Amino acid sequence: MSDAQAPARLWLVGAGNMGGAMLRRWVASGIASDRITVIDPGSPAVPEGVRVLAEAPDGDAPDILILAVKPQMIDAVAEAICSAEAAMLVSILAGVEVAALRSRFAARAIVRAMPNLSVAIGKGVVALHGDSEAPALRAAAEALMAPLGHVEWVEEALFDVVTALSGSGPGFTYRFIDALAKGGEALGLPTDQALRLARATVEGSAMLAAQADETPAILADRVASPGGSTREGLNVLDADAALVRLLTDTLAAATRRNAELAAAARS
Ligand SMILES: NC(=O)c1ccc[n+]([C@@H]2O[C@H](COP(=O)([O-])OP(=O)(O)OC[C@H]3O[C@@H](n4cnc5c(N)ncnc54)[C@H](O)[C@@H]3O)[C@@H](O)[C@H]2O)c1
Ligand code: PRO
Repeated sequence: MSDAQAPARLWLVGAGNMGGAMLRRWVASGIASDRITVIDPGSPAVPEGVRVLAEAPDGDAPDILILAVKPQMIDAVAEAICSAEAAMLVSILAGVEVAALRSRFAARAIVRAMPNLSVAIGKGVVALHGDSEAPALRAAAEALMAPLGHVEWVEEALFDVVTALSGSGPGFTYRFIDALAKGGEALGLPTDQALRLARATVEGSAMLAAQADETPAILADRVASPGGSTREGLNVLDADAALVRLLTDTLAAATRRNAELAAAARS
């Protein structure tokens, strides 16, 4: 985002793992750090020039208010922050629905966003859902998220599963990289070499999958030379749809937890 398009004043409430990753990317992409205030009692490390406060200043409100605390903190934050004048509130709280935010915050528009950790390098995914169809507000939300990576609007009924797939997805992908390395190690590779090869293999495979016209299923077949060794390995992953079932169960467990967080925030 060019500095001219940037919001006049942006408050980030919570700059932990995800809020901090978004913050660093925003500053790296050109938002002037002196427009950003972080409100976080944990004294997080922030880019130079970003103001950090332990509490929101009394009677003040920003143009864009971003909530990046744990979902369980929503009531404490709602009590502490005056959102009445904010043009837009953006919440990244897993599970917490727009209606639950609307019942606690008075910002003019509310947008739910689900980023993932790859926003740190501008290669994240950000799902959005808002309570306003106003083109200017939607454009402002998209412009804010664009430096973070791929942005898509999603209907709210699908937000919990999107959170499981793309929000938690980096966690599942890191487990896969780790498991690939551990498999190589179990079969005799030195630990550091196995990890190095697994990381580089997943990096190249992901980049090719992102650029290719073919689906990942076709690309997998391209790796499997007829009568060769990859097919033997794929047969293990494909037997009784083992990998698909494992990942469906994985996403279902995460989706259920998001639904529990949603229910807790409704009450
Ligand atoms: N970590 C991820 O990959 C990820 C991805 C998408 C969405 N999220 C969402 O982001 C939110 C934060 O997750 P996280 O992993 O960054 O957690 P985290 O624990 O790393 O960060 C939370 C931050 O909130 C601060 N905080 C605590 N109480 C506060 C208060 N009253 N006011 C202001 N700040 C306060 C903490 O000091 C900490 O820096 C969650 O709602 C989560 O669902 C996380
Ligand atoms: N991290 C958050 C959690 O684990 C939401 C998606 C990624 O709850």
